[in-house]
Amino acid sequence: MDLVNHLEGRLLFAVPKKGRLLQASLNLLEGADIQFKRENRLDIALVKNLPIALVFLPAADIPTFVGEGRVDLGITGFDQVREHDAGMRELARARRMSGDGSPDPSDKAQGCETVMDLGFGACRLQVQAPAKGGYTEGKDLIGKNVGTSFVHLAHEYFARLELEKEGVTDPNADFASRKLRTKIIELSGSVEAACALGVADGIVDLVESGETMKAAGLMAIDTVVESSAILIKSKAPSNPAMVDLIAARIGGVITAQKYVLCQYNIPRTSLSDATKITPGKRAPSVTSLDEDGWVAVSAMVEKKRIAPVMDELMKIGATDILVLDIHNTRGS
Ligand SMILES: Nc1ncnc2c1ncn2[C@@H]1O[C@H](COP(=O)(O)OP(=O)(O)OP(=O)(O)O)[C@@H](O)[C@H]1O
Ligand SMILES: O=P(O)(O)OC[C@H]1O[C@H](OP(=O)(O)OP(=O)(O)O)[C@H](O)[C@@H]1O
Repeated sequence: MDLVNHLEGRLLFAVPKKGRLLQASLNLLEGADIQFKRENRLDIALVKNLPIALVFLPAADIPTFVGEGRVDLGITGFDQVREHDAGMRELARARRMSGDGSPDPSDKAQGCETVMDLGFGACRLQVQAPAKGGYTEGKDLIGKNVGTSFVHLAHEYFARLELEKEGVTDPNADFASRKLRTKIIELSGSVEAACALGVADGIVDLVESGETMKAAGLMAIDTVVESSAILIKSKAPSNPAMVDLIAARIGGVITAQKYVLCQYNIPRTSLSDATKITPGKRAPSVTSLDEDGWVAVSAMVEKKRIAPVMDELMKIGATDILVLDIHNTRGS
């Protein structure tokens, strides 16, 4: 089937085609009951049960497609959105300088909006330098060679440091257009190898566990961006109602992953203490039990807090404490 000719009327949703965000993104789509079959080597898949087409793109390109309104929704890293925005600022400035009459990329109708944090893909974009190289702060790398895939964010970072060194501390200074003393070297992967191989004195790269950095003999000297995967939408989506529907479904899955349902019985006299321990998202549900003076309580509790919450409930006399997984939620 010629998929490209079947996109008419469908909302386009960009998903990372490979890498760190792929599997968690697919799990999210499954949880939101977005059903599709991706043919081998095809980067477009029609969704069977909704008027949507998934477009599989590199995470780094998704902000461009969404920002230009070519695609309505996308999943990518916050770091990628920040890098794209920094690139747009540079481009806008270059066009203004050259008097180019083409559309201004900083146009208000362009760009993407964050719909929600997706709670996976947490990492930090950090300035790193050889552990034994004597560089301990970002400004030690001014005038040096810096390897990175995040050339625009690295440019703005060092422009800010260079200006600060010259005594300019204005947060609204034009970092994008500054001619740098620091040399930013664009690398597309394995950035951590650049110092050992003599290509760079320092790097700007992503760190999650820190294992890659440690193995390459590097240490972090500053953080440029704290990132995680986000859902983004274009500023002028083709079908806003469908964007809201997908966002609500994905939001439901994320909430379900974050919370558990805690149910227990408690003497009515301890209910106000119990409500403080398990306030629920809005309020706990309380129902009377057949046994006089007792109530049953049910409340959503953040998964990461459930063990101490159960300890507290035991202390105030709760019994039959049950913790149940939440498969999906809506309106919570
Ligand atoms: N080590 C990591 N831990 C967690 N998230 C990461 C990590 N590395 C990258 N990410 C997130 O995943 C996004 C995509 O990175 P990833 O390296 O998987 O991309 P990719 O499309 O495979 O690109 P490349 O071919 O350049 O490696 C990053 O922008 C970041 O948000
Ligand atoms: O802190 P860690 O958990 O070790 O993760 C960090 C590594 O992960 C990313 O690279 P990736 O493995 O995606 O490959 P790449 O170097 O080709 O981008 C990043 O660029 C680091 O190299």
